[in-house]
Amino acid sequence: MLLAASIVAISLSFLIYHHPPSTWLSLYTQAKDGAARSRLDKSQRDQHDIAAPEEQRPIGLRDRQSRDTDAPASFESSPQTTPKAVPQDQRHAPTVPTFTLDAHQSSDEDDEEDNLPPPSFPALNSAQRAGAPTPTFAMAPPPKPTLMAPPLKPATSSLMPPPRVAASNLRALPASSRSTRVPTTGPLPNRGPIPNRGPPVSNGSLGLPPSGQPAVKTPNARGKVLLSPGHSPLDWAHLQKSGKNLSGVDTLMRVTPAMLKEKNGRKGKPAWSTYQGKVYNISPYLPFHPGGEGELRRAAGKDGTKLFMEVHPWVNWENMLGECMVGIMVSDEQPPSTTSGSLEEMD
Ligand code: HEM
Repeated sequence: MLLAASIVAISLSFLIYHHPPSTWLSLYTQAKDGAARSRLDKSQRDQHDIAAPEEQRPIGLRDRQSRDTDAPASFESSPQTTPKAVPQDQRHAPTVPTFTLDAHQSSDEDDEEDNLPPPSFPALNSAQRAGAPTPTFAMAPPPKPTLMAPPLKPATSSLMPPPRVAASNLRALPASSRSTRVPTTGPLPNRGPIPNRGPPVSNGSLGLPPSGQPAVKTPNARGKVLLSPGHSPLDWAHLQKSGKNLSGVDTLMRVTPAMLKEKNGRKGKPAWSTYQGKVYNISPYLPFHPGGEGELRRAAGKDGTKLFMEVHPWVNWENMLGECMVGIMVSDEQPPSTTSGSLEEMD
């Protein structure tokens, strides 16, 4: 054993020194063949007979018997065995030592080695294979990979590309963000206090503000009149349904132009106005007028139909001033009458 190891070491050093690494494997094969021959010689010396020539036995039997007897056919006498690599230049061919490298291996390992594909060295078109004696079989092709190849990545992604944004779809940002920004805290710009959110007036003053207190404040930034608290349109609606006498008269009457002219709302006098033949006491409505008390006073003591229609023809004054109706307009020739019968005749 010690001798075999020393021979191996000497052979390896010789091979490394005289041959490139590409020929190591072929030399290793030759070494195995030499070992096989040495075993065969030993077996022949021991047995001196073989059952039948290799060529006359079935291949399976030859292989089986070769393994069983641990005596494969020699290189010269069995061309069907594993092809043997031969150095191209016989002058530099090393002396093949007669030893075995796998003497310690079990028979199972030999079986596994037999099932392995032939070594890839020397290459099929190499000089070692070309110079070898007639090979008995072609080298088996390399085993095909059994693993499935990874799917090819598609050149184009299956996801839909993002839509293109046309330049025309882009909206220009405002030049100054302060122009459109609405503060979330603090007083809102151009917005005054909420008008007329107080409770309805129920002190018997017909909704009129106390003396000396203006019912209509100055217009806000939007031009809207700021009504005093308790003088919203809803407050006026509640006042009309309260049953109070908002007309200032006990019964409907015939109103002549002279009478109308006297009720101009000045010097403590009531303000009357006529719209399409009907006379209304607008004094209670002055602090409730959304357009301001001053605007409504312009129609006091006269016919306000034209002014009314110029500003808000959509407003239904008959509903809004129903409780404030005084009577109907009559000519100066007709005597004023306070009887209901005469008013019903006019209707
Ligand atoms: C007695 C009859 C009148 C009644 C019942 C009445 C009622 C109203 C009502 C309900 C509004 C709010 C309309 C709205 O917000 O759409 C309003 C607004 C206004 N009224 Fe009268 N009005 C009367 C007579 C007049 C007269 C005679 C004038 C002018 C001479 C006038 C001038 C205005 C003005 C300027 C506004 C503000 C319009 C606005 O804010 O856009 N109103 N009025």
